[in-house]
Amino acid sequence: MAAQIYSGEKYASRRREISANLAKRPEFHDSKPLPFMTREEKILESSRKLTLISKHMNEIIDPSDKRELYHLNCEVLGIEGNPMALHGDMFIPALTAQASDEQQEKWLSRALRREIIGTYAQTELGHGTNLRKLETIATYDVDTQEFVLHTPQITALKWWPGNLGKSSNYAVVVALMIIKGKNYGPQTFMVPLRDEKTHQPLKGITIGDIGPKLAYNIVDNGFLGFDHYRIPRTNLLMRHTRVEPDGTFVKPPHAKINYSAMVHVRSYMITGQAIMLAYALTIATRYSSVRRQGQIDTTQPEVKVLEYQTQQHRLFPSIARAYAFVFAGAETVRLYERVLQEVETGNVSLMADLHALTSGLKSVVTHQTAQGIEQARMACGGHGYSQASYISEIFGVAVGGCTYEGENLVMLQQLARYLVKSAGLVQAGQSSKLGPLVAYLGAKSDSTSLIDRTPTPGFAEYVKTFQHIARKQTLKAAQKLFGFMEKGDTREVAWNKSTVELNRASRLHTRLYIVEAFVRRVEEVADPRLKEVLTDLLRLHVNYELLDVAAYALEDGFLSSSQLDYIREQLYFYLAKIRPNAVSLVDSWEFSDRELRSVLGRRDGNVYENLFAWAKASPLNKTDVLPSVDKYLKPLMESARASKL
Ligand SMILES: CCCCC/C=C\C/C=C/C/C=C\CCCCC(=O)SCCNC(=O)CCNC(=O)[C@H](O)C(C)(C)COP(=O)(O)OP(=O)(O)OC[C@H]1O[C@@H](n2cnc3c(N)ncnc32)[C@H](O)[C@@H]1OP(=O)(O)O
Ligand SMILES: Cc1cc2nc3c(=O)[nH]c(=O)nc-3n(C[C@H](O)[C@H](O)[C@H](O)COP(=O)(O)OP(=O)(O)OC[C@H]3O[C@@H](n4cnc5c(N)ncnc54)[C@H](O)[C@@H]3O)c2cc1C
Repeated sequence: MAAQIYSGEKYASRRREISANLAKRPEFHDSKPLPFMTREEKILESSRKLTLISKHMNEIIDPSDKRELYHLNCEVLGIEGNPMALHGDMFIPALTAQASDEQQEKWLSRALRREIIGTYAQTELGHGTNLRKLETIATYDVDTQEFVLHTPQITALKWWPGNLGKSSNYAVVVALMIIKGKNYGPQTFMVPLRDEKTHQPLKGITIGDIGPKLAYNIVDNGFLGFDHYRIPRTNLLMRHTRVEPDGTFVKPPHAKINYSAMVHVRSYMITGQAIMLAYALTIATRYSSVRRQGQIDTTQPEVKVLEYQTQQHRLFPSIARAYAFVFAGAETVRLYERVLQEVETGNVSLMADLHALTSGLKSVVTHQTAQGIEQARMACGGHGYSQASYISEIFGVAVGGCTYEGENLVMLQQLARYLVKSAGLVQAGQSSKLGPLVAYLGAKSDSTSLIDRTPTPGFAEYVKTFQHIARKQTLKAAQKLFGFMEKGDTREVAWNKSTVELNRASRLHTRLYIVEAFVRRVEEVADPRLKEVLTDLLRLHVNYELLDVAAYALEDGFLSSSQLDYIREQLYFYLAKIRPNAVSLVDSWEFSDRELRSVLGRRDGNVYENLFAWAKASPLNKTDVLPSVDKYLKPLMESARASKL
């Protein structure tokens, strides 16, 4: 099953080898539990391990393999980030996609060797979503052939970029490019921030950390201001865009080609989110198979809480989602790598499809992942609330994905733009022009669903029902938009009046895509035993997801209430059928205890012994009487006693 999750036996077994290798190297392990460390201690500890990784990487992984490096990072550094997180996630991808060959020779090679540390500085105090209104400016000085970076007011300060505050000495900075008074929109520049020897900020640079956050606190998200800071013309990233010495601007083949580092993260983060969801579910499912509380049959001993239907309903649909997301994530990574190669040859035709797909998936997956992790926390009762479970940290890190790389409700609108265009083609009788992701929009719907009406064993009837719902909502929302426009609203005003409905269409389209990705993968499985288990999980998934959106199919009679009853019964049937495999389904992700960092979710199942040992190790328990008691509580009690006398 691990080979299914990790897209092949080769990587699944490499993960095992890497974990086994690390198990024998205590210097790579956390020196104490992360929840007991201050932020400063965590950063120091992470930097220590990062240095070890850099030194010994070749002995443990193939450094050219991104997935092996990702696994090494998960095991050793963990999810709370590290001082070079953005270096790998965005700085190198930005240089790879946007720097010219000559620039890559100069900077990418140094970045890959870790001679320099970089980040991606785009968001500002006043603007994150609306890139066209960023306020940092890069004005071209023809005489000196330099760009002058400047922060004209406080809202123009770069704010949020990861590892900007303290760790990075370079950044790919996004600024509005002004040449001879003309604004050429957001462009990307390679900018030195700190002296390479002393690490002191360079003259003209104001820089620092923005302070503690909900989670992800090993990362020094930072602020950055420029005071008429000069960089050479050749620091504009020039793979696709160019500015000649005389200030002539050479347009890229696609207007949004500079957004590639964001699309990179959106493509990869689907897998990252699936893994974080699977972490939380591994902890909660293992714990639920140890925790005994209450009886189902009063003549029998107390049961494991995993026997309760409510507990199964709380956890198993999310287990199915984690599988669905990892399968969909593998597809987005493949598409991203393909688009990257095609763009190299000047073919930008798939950029819009990739952008639409990843915008929708990013939004739906992060939202459902956060929901699933929070349910996993509650499924652990009181112990879920303790940081010993580590689920609160996993939640804090994962939920950041709802905001970074484009606020979810904004990114759903990006997909909606694509859907509306497609709906326009359908309306104009040009369905043959629809791309493969939206071809279903042009198909004719049956009048009713055949779920429970026909003995087809596969998933075709479910897929058709999801397609019907997504198609109906897309066409309806587009019609609403067109209707407002026909009545005289500008497109922008009409758009704003239709966005709740448009975003619903985007979600339904994305949920359909996720179901289809799951079906595609299950159909490929050859081993009959694995196929059976995955088919059960997929059945659970389609029934659960369909119930969640059933209102759309009930309102036009596509599904009847008796069909809904059938779907519910199927859901309950598959909850019970999956129960014996539940622990194996989470164990199949093969997370080591080191990687999970959860006292509650350890493989040995010795929950109570482990919790007690953890509590005893709490720094508060080093002494029996705390200084706060000596200083305040004792005098308080003493004076209360004295006043009674
Ligand atoms: C191996 C396993 C690995 C697992 C890895 C796991 C985890 C990975 C990572 C972990 C994450 C770690 C750290 C997190 C770091 C977070 C970093 C950041 O947050 S960086 C900052 C991100 N910021 C944003 O995302 C800003 C969001 N805003 C935008 O992207 C844009 O402003 C916009 C909303 C897209 C609008 O842009 P604009 O105003 O320029 O465009 P529009 O006028 O709306 O649209 C015009 C047109 O262009 C199309 N378009 C827009 N973007 C793209 C694109 N990227 N590609 C192709 N096309 C694009 C848009 O659709 C319109 O098309 P049309 O409708 O046809 O006119
Ligand atoms: C953990 C984390 C890490 C980050 N790392 C980086 C980084 O490395 N580099 C970097 O540059 N940035 C980074 N960011 C910033 C991040 O990318 C932005 O915060 C994000 O893109 C959202 O933008 P915003 O903050 O401007 O939100 P806003 O746009 O201000 O959102 C506020 C509200 O307004 C709504 N809204 C905004 N515009 C519209 C619209 N057009 N239509 C409808 N509703 C709208 C949103 O839906 C939301 O409800 C990070 C953020 C976080 C949380």
